[in-house]
Amino acid sequence: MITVRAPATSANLGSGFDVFGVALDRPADVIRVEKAPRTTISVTGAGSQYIPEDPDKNTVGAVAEALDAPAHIDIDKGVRPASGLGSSAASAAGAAVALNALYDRGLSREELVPVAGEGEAVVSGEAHVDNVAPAILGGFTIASGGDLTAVRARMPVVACLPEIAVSTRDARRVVPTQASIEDVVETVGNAATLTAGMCRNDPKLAGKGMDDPVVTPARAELITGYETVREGALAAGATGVTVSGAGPAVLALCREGNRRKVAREMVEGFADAGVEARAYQTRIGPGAELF
Ligand SMILES: Nc1ncnc2c1ncn2[C@@H]1O[C@H](COP(=O)(O)OP(=O)(O)O)[C@@H](O)[C@H]1O
Ligand SMILES: N[C@@H](CCOP(=O)(O)O)C(=O)O
Repeated sequence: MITVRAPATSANLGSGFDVFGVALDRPADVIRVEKAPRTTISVTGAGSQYIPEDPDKNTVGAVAEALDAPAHIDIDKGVRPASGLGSSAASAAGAAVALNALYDRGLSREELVPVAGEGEAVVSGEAHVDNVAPAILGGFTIASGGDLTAVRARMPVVACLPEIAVSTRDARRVVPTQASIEDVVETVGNAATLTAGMCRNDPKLAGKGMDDPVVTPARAELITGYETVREGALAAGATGVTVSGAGPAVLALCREGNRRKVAREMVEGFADAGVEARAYQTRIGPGAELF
């Protein structure tokens, strides 16, 4: 049996829609695989009642198919589905790393990213890799036009997850189909600033680049209390705040030592809007780990 711990991820980071992502130290899924004549799946843990065990409907089924690696796949969910924390991607990434080892396929981490992306296509209709890339490679990743770049950033973050569900599929429907040239220029500037901040491990610089005038405002409408949570986190010292992935989680980039205060303000901000939430005090971390 092979066991893999696959981390939650946060995609977009505001200015990098469908391109940027970071791996988070926690929460994480644990994936166990054993060879079998055909693929079967069992799911336990956070939100498992909403996750299909049918291999045609679970992200790990598509990964087993793509690697021609039938197995019994046991998924212990640490990352709740429809969270904006790459729940479906964590399982897909973990399965790709685990099955590659189980069947000795010899694929590199970079080669496993599109394989795990096949799993994402099962749930969101597109093989977007901005969550599976950091879940496999770790750190901060840039997935653009089939190319992958990973930066070993390691900064403190808070991911605050409210008790509401937003499916990635639904949140993609509200994304504007056009943007003004002013918004494009602002987004490019922010994305470049964020990338420089990640390369320097500088939360102030990276946080400055997390704003985006196009996608985030449309998605924030789906998250009750978003503005209050954002303002509270910034007032508590967060260097940048945005919707995590497609939401509803909200991501705050922090300096060393201020995560606790930021986390408290974010949970209180949701409470003020009548929404229960939990905050993960975590940091940008490594990709999927084989035990
Ligand atoms: N292994 C899996 N883990 C989590 N969700 C899965 C998995 N396989 C299929 N799904 C489905 O994917 C959807 C959640 O994915 P998504 O909306 O992208 O959430 P998230 O933003 O947390 O990744 C749910 O409908 C869930 O049933
Ligand atoms: N780029 C995608 C990322 C979705 O991330 P998830 O964690 O919400 O699945 C998007 O923004 O639609």
